[in-house]
Amino acid sequence: MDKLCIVGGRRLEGEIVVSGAKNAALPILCASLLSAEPLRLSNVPDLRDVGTMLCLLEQMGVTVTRDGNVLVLDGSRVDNPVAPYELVKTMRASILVLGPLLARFGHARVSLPGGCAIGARPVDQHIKGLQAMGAEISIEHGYIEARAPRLKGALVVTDMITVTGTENLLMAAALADGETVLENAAREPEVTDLAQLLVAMGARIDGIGTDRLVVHGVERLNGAEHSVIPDRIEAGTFLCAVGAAGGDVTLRRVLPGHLDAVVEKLREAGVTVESGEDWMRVAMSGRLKAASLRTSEFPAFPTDMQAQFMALACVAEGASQVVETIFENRFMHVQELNRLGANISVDGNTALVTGVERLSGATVMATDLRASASLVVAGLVADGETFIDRIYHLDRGYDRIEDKLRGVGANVRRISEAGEEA
Ligand SMILES: CC(=O)N[C@H]1[C@@H](OP(=O)(O)OP(=O)(O)OC[C@H]2O[C@@H](n3ccc(=O)[nH]c3=O)[C@H](O)[C@@H]2O)O[C@H](CO)[C@@H](O)[C@@H]1O
Ligand SMILES: C=C(OP(=O)(O)O)C(=O)O
Repeated sequence: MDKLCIVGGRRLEGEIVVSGAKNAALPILCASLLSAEPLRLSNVPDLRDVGTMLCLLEQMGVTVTRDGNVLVLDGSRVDNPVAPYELVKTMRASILVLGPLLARFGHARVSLPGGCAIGARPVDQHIKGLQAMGAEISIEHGYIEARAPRLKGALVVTDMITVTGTENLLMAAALADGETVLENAAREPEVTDLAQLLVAMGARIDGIGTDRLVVHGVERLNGAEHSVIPDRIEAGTFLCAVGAAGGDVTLRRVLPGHLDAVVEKLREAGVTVESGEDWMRVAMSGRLKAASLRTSEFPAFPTDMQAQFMALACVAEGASQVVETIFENRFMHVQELNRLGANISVDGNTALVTGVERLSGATVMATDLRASASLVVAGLVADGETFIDRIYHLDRGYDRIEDKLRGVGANVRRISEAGEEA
């Protein structure tokens, strides 16, 4: 297993180009199952999760051609509508094949994803929505077995706001017979990006970007071209890294409007952030100030940025309160940050971060994707060497993070299992 070694204490200066968004690319790749014509997708990030999703789609019969960040996916020969446990267990987003398979082929067999480090994460709302659209669904031997000769439009009101739930139902509804109304829909930019691709494929969707999506089902969808939106969470991670380590960095190919809540908290903490149409400049010198936050659905502060912001709060002056409202177990990074000298206590879904003057490097373990990113942020600040173990979590969602950080002056190297350094 690879690890990262970071020698902290360097200011970060220069430019970083932000990659395409993991959480937009994954549902968009699944949309290739909806059509017999090819999708040409650009700005697809080079990530482990993207590799896993392509593997899953290929074993179903999708043909994939890759040229750098441009992918062509051809779903004309799909003949195996099955998502096996071996792939689903490594990436929960595999559940996103359920809606498209059912809508186009009338049946699907998808392994139940099971829980993960950050919470139980059931998929009951995905199932409930498809049942409302007429699907017969049973759970057999750990697999969701779904059948529907043709899905029918329906009113679906989810019990809570669910991002992949909205995406699954949106894809299913695009090919259903009649009108589907998705109430309480997620408004995350990644949902909007998927909706825009579907429209380019010929889907008829009203209310894009709102919590009420109205989908007028069509008989078939065509091929399309689409560029994946920039990754707001990758960008936000770099904003926190510069805020914590100090420096002056410009992010390129970013959509600043997707990061308003994060920027507001960074400014509260004393970080300077400026932006233009597709760039952001982040600058910090001196001591950070405490800033409290509460995670919530878009456009509020994203749960996927909670851990990275907490790492920054560790070295701020004063106490910050961090409330996690989306996942029940998303504080796995706290223990590891405390190993680096942070002072964080947790009570239920609330963490109290009492800022310290300095962190000190140690060996820590990545437990999930954004927890790993928070350890990278902390490692950039800590005195001496920080070794981060199990960075396969980081590789799920960050495209060459060590190269990007080295490009702005960080001392970061990857140590492969064989002991080689890169
Ligand atoms: C691939 C992807 O896009 N992942 C993102 C997606 O995950 P994901 O789509 O899995 O997260 P959801 O929005 O579905 O989860 C929100 C909450 O609803 C609960 N829930 C969800 C569905 C359901 O059927 N039943 C249920 O109880 C979950 O356990 C969680 O507590 O949105 C999350 C919340 O912004 C992000 O942290 C993830 O990075
Ligand atoms: C939790 C995340 O991803 P996933 O839903 O794929 O586990 C994330 O991107 O932070």
